[in-house]
Amino acid sequence: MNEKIYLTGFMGSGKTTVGQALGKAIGYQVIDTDQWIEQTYRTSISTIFEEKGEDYFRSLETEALRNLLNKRAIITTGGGIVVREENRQIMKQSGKVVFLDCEIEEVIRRTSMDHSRPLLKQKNKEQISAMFKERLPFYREADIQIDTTGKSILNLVEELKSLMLK
Ligand SMILES: Nc1ncnc2c1ncn2[C@@H]1O[C@H](COP(=O)(O)OP(=O)(O)O)[C@@H](O)[C@H]1O
Ligand SMILES: O=C(O)C1=C[C@@H](OP(=O)(O)O)[C@@H](O)[C@H](O)C1
Ligand SMILES: [Mg+2]
Repeated sequence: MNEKIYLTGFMGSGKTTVGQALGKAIGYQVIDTDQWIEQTYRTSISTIFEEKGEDYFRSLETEALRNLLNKRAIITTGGGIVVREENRQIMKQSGKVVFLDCEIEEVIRRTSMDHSRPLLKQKNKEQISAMFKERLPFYREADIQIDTTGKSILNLVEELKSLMLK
């Protein structure tokens, strides 16, 4: 098994949730970059976006990746981490990158009750879909890709375990 596993994918693809379950199943520590940023800076993602903007948040994601480099862990990332070339390079060079794919209708269903994602606020389906399409080439640079649409967390953990043992 790889020393480090990065879960990437769009908002609502299940990175945080699946990462936790996978960590329990294979006995790995799990660290979420969003949670690392919130704990390190003692603030919320929404506040960072409001007060400092998206670019600043992206630089905190780079800082999180750099700080977590020496950990043997599953790193669950924020959906936009792949937008920065530097972030993609760090992940590629230090571990196995997994892309959790998900149909946009299901992304919207899964995230509709949770208002903690500033980039989904006041966006319609077309706008969310456009953001996803823009990022798709970056997500596809991953070593492993799986579709999470309609699959249970348990099912996804099993699928990931079998793919990672290959
Ligand atoms: N495979 C799945 N099937 C159904 N619901 C899911 C699945 N994966 C995640 N969810 C739910 O979708 C929401 C977003 O999941 P989360 O893990 O926060 O995604 P991400 O970290 O990729 O944004 C949560 O409410 C979670 O319980
Ligand atoms: O896609 C994005 O740009 C973002 C995704 C979020 O994480 P999740 O993908 O875990 O929702 C969080 O990092 C922030 O709201 C920005
Ligand atoms: Mg998450």
